[in-house]
Amino acid sequence: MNPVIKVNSVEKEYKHFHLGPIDFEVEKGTVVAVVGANGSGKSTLFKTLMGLAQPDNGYVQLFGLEEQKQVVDVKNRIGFAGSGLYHAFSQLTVNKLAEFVSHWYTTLEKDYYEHLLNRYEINGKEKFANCSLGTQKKVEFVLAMAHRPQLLLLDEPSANVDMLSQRRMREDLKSFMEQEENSIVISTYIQDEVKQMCDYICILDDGKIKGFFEKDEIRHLWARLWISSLPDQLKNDPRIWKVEEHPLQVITNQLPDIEEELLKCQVDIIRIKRLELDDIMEYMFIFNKKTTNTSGVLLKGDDCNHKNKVKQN
Ligand SMILES: Nc1ncnc2c1ncn2[C@@H]1O[C@H](COP(=O)(O)OP(=O)(O)OP(=O)(O)O)[C@@H](O)[C@H]1O
Repeated sequence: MNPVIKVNSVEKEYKHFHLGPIDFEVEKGTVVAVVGANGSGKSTLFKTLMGLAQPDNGYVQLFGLEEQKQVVDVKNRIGFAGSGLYHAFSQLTVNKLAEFVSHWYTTLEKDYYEHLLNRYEINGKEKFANCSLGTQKKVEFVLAMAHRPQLLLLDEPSANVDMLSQRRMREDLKSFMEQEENSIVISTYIQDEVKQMCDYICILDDGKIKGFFEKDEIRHLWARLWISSLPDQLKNDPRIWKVEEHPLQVITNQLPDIEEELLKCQVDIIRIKRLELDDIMEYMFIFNKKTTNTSGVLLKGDDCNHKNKVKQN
């Protein structure tokens, strides 16, 4: 495999925050969603990917190029949106900003840029600073797309953006991914974006990767089962994340194995329900935060890393 992004033992230290060490790879032709709570380090990770923040340790390799060559060879191939990239230039109008950005992205396509401005109902003559928050996000998105990059790094591109424009962004990203060599890394809180677009989910918690999952695989593995009894040998099994009483139910992240064991023990499985992605992520976060029993609910296990890791390079 020749990854588009290779993040190798990257660490970034701020006074009250430590990112990393982070290791992962993004395959060409895939979409990775970076999800995590506020302050978990998503923007810091994007900044290190873009070279806007220098890692204290480790390195980021883009398109398989050596670090020194990246600045020159890579910038036209990346579209970046987010992390207040244009705040220092916010007194420029949107059109002047595009002109300015075209010095970085030498392939900026004027016609495509105009098309995107119309599509997202952006007034190119308005000062960036005077645009609403949602419009600023749309401008960032348009400028990330307008030079037709191969890799999009999008840090919360649809925050504050209206529903119609969010849908258009999803359509545009879907078209973008029709080109085989294109890839996206996106941070988002919008479940539909994760569900509809992403192949992998990277979970960040307190500056560390808590899991790097293939989306379809986790949906296949996580389920709630209603059962007639819970055999003793499964009571402390780390594959069972939660047990609820009345009626007896278990949540597992290893459905095929647990189902087989229950059947071996002649337990009746009354019903199986696959979990939605939002529920799965919630369980992972609850677990990571080591939430304890609050209402007769039993949470199990002690170390999430060995359990929820379907794929982590
Ligand atoms: N330049 C900086 N100097 C000092 N601390 C910083 C700096 N940039 C980020 N941090 C700290 O790093 C931590 C992670 O911030 P970051 O913006 O990466 O989180 P995030 O996951 O993107 O959050 P959100 O979802 O709220 O946007 C925070 O505690 C933040 O205060």
